[in-house]
Amino acid sequence: MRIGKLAKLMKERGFDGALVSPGSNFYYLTGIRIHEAGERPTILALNADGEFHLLVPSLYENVIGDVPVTFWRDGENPYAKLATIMHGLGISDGKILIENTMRADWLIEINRTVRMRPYPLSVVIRELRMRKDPEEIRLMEKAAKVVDEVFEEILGWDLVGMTERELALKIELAIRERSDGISFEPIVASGENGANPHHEPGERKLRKGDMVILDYGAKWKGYCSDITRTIALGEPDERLVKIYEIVWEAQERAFQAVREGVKAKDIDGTARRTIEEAGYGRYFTHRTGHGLGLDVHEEPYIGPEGEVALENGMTFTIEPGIYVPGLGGVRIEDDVVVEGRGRRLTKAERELIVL
Ligand SMILES: CSCC[C@H](N)C(=O)N1CCC[C@H]1C(=O)O
Repeated sequence: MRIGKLAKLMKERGFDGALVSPGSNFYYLTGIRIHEAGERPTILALNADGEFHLLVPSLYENVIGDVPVTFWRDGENPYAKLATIMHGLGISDGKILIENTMRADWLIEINRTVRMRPYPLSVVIRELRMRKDPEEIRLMEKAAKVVDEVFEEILGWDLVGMTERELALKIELAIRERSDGISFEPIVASGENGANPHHEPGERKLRKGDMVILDYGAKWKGYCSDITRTIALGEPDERLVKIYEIVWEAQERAFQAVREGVKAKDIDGTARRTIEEAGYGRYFTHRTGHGLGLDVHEEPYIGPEGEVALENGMTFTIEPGIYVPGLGGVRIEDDVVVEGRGRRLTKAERELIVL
């Protein structure tokens, strides 16, 4: 059980307890999916012996299975109930790991009720979450297959004349038809909009000669995929064709550099050097990749400061890009798992496709 694994690590590191609010860590530890807790405090409390207790709003009474739980009704004070739970677990005045994304209003109220010393949960749980087990990798393979299939489908659409927003919506629908949902809002960046790595799809119509960056992801049983392909609608500007070749080379070299024991920053360095040597260093404005799993951005981050040494089972993206203001951009992204060397989970065509 994952709660037991976290508790063991907590004990080794001198932490007394943890408070986890709904989100990817809550799901990782309990297998219970509570989508939107909203303003109603919902908390998993555990101690370093692996004993745990849930505090849950009564509207979830029929959803929670056979676990130690206290329900609270609208109008009751949930924080008084949490204090009782924490006393029972012996963690009301210790070093407590707190879910990084816990709402500030909950945290302030908890702090008023008990005398704990809070620390971010990520400092401990990252060590468990970073290495995926075979079942997690199987789910990620499925999420990756979905985005590959969607790419094939996109290539069959009549893209010229469609707005970025229309195309993003169609991509979202195609993902939802095949999976549990999107892992983030799809990015469609056409023409000069491609110079913004996080461009929000707008009313620009796709034209002949455009390079178009497509960046989207699917979720399968909570696990994310994330792919980027850049395609051309008719013959593009030759400067962008050259940029495509450089990005392709950077992505491939970074992928080839993946192996157990290599540091994340060295993978980033490989991609970055390739782009710098081609003279485009100042147009590569982000890290080379990020860990992928229950969250679309998680550890290990593949950036210039990535001190994590890669281990088997780690999963992350490799997504170098070049973004030239006024001209456009190119990004190529795959999801990769470390198995001695790297194995690509996303397999869609990486050569430049000119439609
Ligand atoms: C979660 S939205 C962005 C998804 C995208 N694939 C992505 O992670 N990036 C696009 C530019 C760089 C990279 C990032 O680190 O944000």
